[in-house]
Amino acid sequence: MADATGSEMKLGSFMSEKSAKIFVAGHMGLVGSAIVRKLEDQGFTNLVLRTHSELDLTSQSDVESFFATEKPVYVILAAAKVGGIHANNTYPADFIGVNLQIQTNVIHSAYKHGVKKLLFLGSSCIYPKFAPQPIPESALLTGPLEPTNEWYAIAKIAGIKMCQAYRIQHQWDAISGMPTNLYGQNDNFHPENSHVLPALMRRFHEAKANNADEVVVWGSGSPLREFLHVDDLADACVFLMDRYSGFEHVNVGNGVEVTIKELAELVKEVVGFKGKLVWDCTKPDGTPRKLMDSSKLASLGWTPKISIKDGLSQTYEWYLENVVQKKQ
Ligand SMILES: NC(=O)C1=CN([C@@H]2O[C@H](COP(=O)(O)OP(=O)(O)OC[C@H]3O[C@@H](n4cnc5c(N)ncnc54)[C@H](OP(=O)(O)O)[C@@H]3O)[C@@H](O)[C@H]2O)C=CC1
Ligand SMILES: C[C@H]1O[C@H](OP(=O)(O)OP(=O)(O)OC[C@H]2O[C@@H](n3cnc4c(=O)[nH]c(N)nc43)[C@H](O)[C@@H]2O)[C@@H](O)[C@@H](O)C1=O
Repeated sequence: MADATGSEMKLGSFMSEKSAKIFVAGHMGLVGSAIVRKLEDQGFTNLVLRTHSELDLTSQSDVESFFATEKPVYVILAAAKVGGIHANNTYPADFIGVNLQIQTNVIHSAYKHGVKKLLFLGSSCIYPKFAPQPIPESALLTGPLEPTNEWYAIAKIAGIKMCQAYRIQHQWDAISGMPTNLYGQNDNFHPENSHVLPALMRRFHEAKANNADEVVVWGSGSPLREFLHVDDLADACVFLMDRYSGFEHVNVGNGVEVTIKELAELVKEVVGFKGKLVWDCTKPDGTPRKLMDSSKLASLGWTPKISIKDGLSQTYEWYLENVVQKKQ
């Protein structure tokens, strides 16, 4: 069946090609590692993986030789310069520059070397700061972006558009998924540069360990965010590789939103910190609300499985075993 852009949709073939060579870019990160776990669970046997030091995806010539030599059949692009509100606001040149380089190199070389299908990952920050809630895919490019992450958002929007342009001009099967805020094992727990959930998990854990009375949380606590466990996201990525071949990007969320204050209380409970929260209103709130409308993905037949409570407990266990114990 041909879609509106003339490209051929061959749905259902990905899951039947368990020995096809799949390049998961960014496999050491939160998302890439979850995708590798999911693919291995599903019986895929031919993953091609490179660490950042083995292959710098900002190098056009290195990416080109990698594709020429390895000739992967499928590509999932989960490598990017990623960070929370502070990192995005502090390193705008890196967030726009590195991301444009990585995605341009990978998308172009993948097309050139005959990759059958590529999944590009963006983020919910591509939407206007005051988009209608829940945010439908059609809200893209309908208003100004949130200033704290507009550089990253512009790069991600360019990635979506690049996939669409290659689909139109070359009938090439490049699709885009837009995940909401993610968390889980292998997250970045840096005190300043990470996202809110791992930042708070670490801060509450350290406060508990040091018998501190209070923990500082950034902003007013009123912004609303939707948190999806990365194993649900990985499941959705495999689902999209198999079941989706359209022009438009697809939102990936679970429809559950919490305020940052509610999130802080949940993390505090999971960690077992007994002190109080202090709000640092000199730090930015960012977008006031960012709930994805994921009805398009739901209509294709995908549903999330992991609740925030279970996901938080699992992530804290992982943090204790893999970050805290390894430091001791
Ligand atoms: N985390 C989240 O909440 C969300 C993430 N996403 C998207 O998911 C994708 C993955 O994000 P996430 O897993 O969280 O990020 P991580 O930072 O955890 O992982 C990114 C991976 O990419 C690698 N990488 C970065 N630069 C390069 C490079 N130049 N060459 C090779 N590898 C590189 C990193 O390696 P190294 O660490 O060694 O640099 C790391 O392994 C991104 O596209 C992001 O936009 C979307 C929505 C929310
Ligand atoms: C996934 C998404 O992630 C980023 O956008 P964000 O949703 O604003 O992400 P965040 O997790 O950093 O913050 C969420 C909220 O939480 C508050 N907050 C409290 N205390 C801490 C704290 O300690 N650290 C952080 N980072 N935030 C904190 C913070 O002030 C804000 O109100 C992007 O830049 C964007 O690139 C992107 O795609």
